[in-house]
Amino acid sequence: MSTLQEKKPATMYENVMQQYNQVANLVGLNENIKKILGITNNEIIVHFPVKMDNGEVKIFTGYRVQHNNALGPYKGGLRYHPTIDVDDAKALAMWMTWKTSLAGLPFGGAKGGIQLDPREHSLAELERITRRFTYALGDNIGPDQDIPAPDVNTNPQTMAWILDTYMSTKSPSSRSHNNHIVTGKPVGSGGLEGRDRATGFGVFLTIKLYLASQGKTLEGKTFIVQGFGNVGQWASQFMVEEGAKLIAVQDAHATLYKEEGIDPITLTEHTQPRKGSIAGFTEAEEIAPDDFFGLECDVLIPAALGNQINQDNALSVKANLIAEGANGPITTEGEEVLLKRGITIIPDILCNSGGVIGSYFEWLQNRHGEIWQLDEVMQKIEKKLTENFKRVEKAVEENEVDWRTAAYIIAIHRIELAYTQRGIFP
Ligand SMILES: NC(=O)C1=CN([C@@H]2O[C@H](COP(=O)(O)OP(=O)(O)OC[C@H]3O[C@@H](n4cnc5c(N)ncnc54)[C@H](O)[C@@H]3O)[C@@H](O)[C@H]2O)C=CC1
Ligand SMILES: O=C(O)CCC(=O)C(=O)O
Repeated sequence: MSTLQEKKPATMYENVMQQYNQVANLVGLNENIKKILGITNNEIIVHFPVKMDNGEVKIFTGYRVQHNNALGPYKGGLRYHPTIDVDDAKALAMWMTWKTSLAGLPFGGAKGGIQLDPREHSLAELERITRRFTYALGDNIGPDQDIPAPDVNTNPQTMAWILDTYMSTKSPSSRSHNNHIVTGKPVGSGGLEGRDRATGFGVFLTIKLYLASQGKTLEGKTFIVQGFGNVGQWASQFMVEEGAKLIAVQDAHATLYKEEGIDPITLTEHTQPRKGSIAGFTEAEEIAPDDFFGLECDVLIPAALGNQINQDNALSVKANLIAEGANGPITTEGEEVLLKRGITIIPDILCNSGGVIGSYFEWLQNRHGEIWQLDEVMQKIEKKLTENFKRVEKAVEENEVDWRTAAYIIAIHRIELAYTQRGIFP
């Protein structure tokens, strides 16, 4: 019998801590601040009962991890997935802190979710589960405390249920002022025109800006997308509108390939009656899932889950540019391989920050009792994201580092400044 232990792949939490510690050491971050940012402020775990359609009562486990709020209320999405646990929520909350800081928003970082497979539940069950979860979270969330938003397997409908449940616990006089308790709501319930496409737009825009910095355009470039939900669909649409060609798509159910290009709008329409699945799309060929990352293309957009590209499959990647639509799609070992091979990575905390920037505008719109138009919103997102992109680009050149390190330097510095200005940890 062998005594050798197989090396377990690093978790998302280990990855984010490694990224953080590396940059904290590089910039000589004040030791006290380093300790504070290295922990999560609150880890809320709730267990709650919900009656299923058949009368059976099931117990669910939900999480909300609040990493840091030095710059403002905690902010971040809610994920419904069978594998979400407190460690994943910690990692995702930490990424939110860096993302909101880098974006220059008055928010901290949080993330959460419920351990479940939404495909196993009816809409009515999902509604009851969401309402019970909101009730269990109580005043741990709030418009000036912690503001949830959509993430994997949650959507504007989920946010509307949270809004309604939260408001029903408040006195009638304060209800109308509380709809900024969540962002990513349906437009009819105070949601922002354009929040639906904000993340995908940001992914597309950062790719476009990066190529422009190299004297290139998207015209004729080929790209592949892993994950064809909110982020993958919108990013694909914007890319194709600008002249790029979508040659492969992978989701949790199938991997599709078409050399002549897949129309993202037709594929999106195909997914709608199929609970989001791309399976069964006859206008493209179905290929083996393991062949996906090695496909010949110019740009790779991972827009599904974390830890998808690792030291093994990183060797097969053909794209010169990876734009992280997902949070944490590349392990630290995978990244080392990719950087050594000269592949550029636009990091999640910059690449997918269009979503939280849109959420910030929704929160502002609600606070001010305003209603903004789509073109106005898209212009504001584009302006903010372009400024952020340029700051990271400058930090790459000045520090002679990769894009993730540059983004972390800016994000950590802004929080460090807030702590030192307050004089608590000089
Ligand atoms: N929705 C948003 O505004 C934002 C989302 N993100 C990140 O983007 C990623 C995608 O989020 P959404 O598009 O909102 O989720 P979604 O639930 O709308 O779509 C997720 C997609 O990933 C696919 N997927 C799941 N497991 C997979 C697997 N093992 N292999 C291949 N594909 C798989 C699903 O089939 C689906 O197509 C996540 O990492 C999320 O944290 C980041 C910033 C904002
Ligand atoms: O819009 C938000 O508040 C957060 C979206 C999110 O979860 C993310 O950026 O990862």
